[in-house]
Amino acid sequence: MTTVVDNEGHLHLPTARVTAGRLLFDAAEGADQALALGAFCLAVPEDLDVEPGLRFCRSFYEPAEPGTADRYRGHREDGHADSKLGYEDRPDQVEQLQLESHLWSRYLPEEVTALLERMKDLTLDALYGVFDVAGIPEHDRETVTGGARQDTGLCYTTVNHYRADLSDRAGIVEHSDSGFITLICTDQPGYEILHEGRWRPVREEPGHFVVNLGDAFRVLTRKLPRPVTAVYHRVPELRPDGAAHHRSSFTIYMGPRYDMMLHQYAADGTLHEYQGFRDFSVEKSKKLGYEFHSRI
Ligand SMILES: O=C(O)CCC(=O)C(=O)O
Ligand SMILES: [Fe+2]
Repeated sequence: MTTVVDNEGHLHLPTARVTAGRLLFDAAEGADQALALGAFCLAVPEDLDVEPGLRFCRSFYEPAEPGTADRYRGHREDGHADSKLGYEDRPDQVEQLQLESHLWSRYLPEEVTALLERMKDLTLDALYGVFDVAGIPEHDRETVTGGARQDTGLCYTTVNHYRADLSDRAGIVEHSDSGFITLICTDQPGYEILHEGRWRPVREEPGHFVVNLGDAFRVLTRKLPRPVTAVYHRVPELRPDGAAHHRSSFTIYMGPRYDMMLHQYAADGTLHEYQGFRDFSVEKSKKLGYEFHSRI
């Protein structure tokens, strides 16, 4: 395998693209590296403009303007009553809005919804590409995802506003994502990965999203010949004296529904139920010392 850490200590993720619905890695060893790292870079399609998403990241927390229906603002106060996720002021620098995909058109600006829908299709193609590489048989994929292709799994967006003026805390604390896959769009560096026991800043690949693989994938493939890593990642504290005062990111997450079982292959390749995904998530939140979503 080619080296993934450069002279400055930056981690280079393998790069890939989706062409006609298929995930293709740019280098021969890219797919293996992606499974081992639990992360890769995915080209932003040429005709996709991510600007409405970044604009939303920079305004969703602003108070709504009375008498207007500007859905770019006002999400701190909005209870998002139909969502089981919603707005959260976290103990790190991030304030976060999480909304399930079926609620995007209700709560978000039209152009943000359109962008997220396209990113969702891309994430689904990437997920199926990783299933191919990891050797997950086609006939099991709907079972383990709860019907990702039929839109009956869990898909949501996370919108992150990193507040550099909140000091003495991480940007976002170290964690793995709980589902299968997360597609991340951000406006500046800061994303780090725990690689061979050391935190490494990830080198920016212009024109690419970052893709994370998560716990549901790790559990599923742990005993298979090509196990998938659930990548441990974080963003360290942002300083208010930095060039940019705030950092923005938004993501598409796909995982099992909370009422589903996680699955795991035995070494002989047979598929078994592992643990309820809600129980798994509650246990994980206890270990990491945070509150699990109160509405789930
Ligand atoms: O902002 C980033 O680069 C990462 C965000 C993240 O890890 C998350 O939303 O789970
Ligand atoms: Fe994450």
